[in-house]
Amino acid sequence: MAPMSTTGGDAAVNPAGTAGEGSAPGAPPGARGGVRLRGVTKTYGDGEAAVRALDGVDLDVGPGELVVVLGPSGSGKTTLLNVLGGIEAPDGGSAEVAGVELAGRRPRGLAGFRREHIGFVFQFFNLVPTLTARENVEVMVELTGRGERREAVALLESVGLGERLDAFPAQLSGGQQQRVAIARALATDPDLLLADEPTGALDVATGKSVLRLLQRTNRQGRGVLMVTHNAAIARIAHRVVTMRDGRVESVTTCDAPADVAAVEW
Ligand SMILES: Nc1ncnc2c1ncn2[C@@H]1O[C@H](COP(=O)(O)OP(=O)(O)OP(=O)(O)O)[C@@H](O)[C@H]1O
Repeated sequence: MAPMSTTGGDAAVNPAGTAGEGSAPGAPPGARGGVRLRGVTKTYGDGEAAVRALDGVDLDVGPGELVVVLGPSGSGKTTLLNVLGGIEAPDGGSAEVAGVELAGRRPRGLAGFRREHIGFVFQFFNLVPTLTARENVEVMVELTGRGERREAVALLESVGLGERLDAFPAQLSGGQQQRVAIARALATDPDLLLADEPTGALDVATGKSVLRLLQRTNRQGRGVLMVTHNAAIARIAHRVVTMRDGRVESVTTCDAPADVAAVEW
């Protein structure tokens, strides 16, 4: 059994996991994508209708970690992902991601942060239906000004889609579409890949092939943080974060996460 430790939410700080220090065990030199959150709050709506989606979140993630975020529906998982990815600014607290402080950043600053540091993978792939696989990857490079357009083919080959470069999303299976989405997310060489239920719409075998890609990406030294309802996936994580009512309920760390091949659900 791999060494594990668990802490409660309020003490959910692993000293070795502080961003910029203590990379994930086994991470290559130059591992990226550390996170340090302190007292992060995010409220939607006003007055009686206000919902405190994040209610004082503290979290440390070392560079090069693969993190799985679990928790019941409405516990704040997607909001956490959106704050980490600079889609939404926190209302309070401090949020340092890949060495950048996000609190107080205006939308323009957040957009720049996303372009430079973050890749996103969504449950329903979010590919542009009128573009081919290759164009879906290329357009990311064009929109962000990061990465190399000519890398699109190599990226699609690396996710096993070298034969389907000119296929449109509707001509691809769900798993193939998700692999295009991963290639697209990697086109800008992000420090941190954020994935919201990346296997949620896929059967087990296809879901595993997607997880293998995410694990490979992580082993190359990028941070990967994945929200899921599938607790079995926690076995591949260096750190499992459980959310409840907008707070971090617990954090479990593991020095030797399982290979995707060993995970069943
Ligand atoms: N744009 C929004 N406007 C108003 N309330 C929101 C908004 N986004 C999220 N919320 C609320 O914030 C809380 C946390 O939502 P969030 O989507 O982060 O939870 P979750 O854990 O990801 O849930 P699920 O597992 O169902 O996706 C919920 O009460 C939700 O209704």
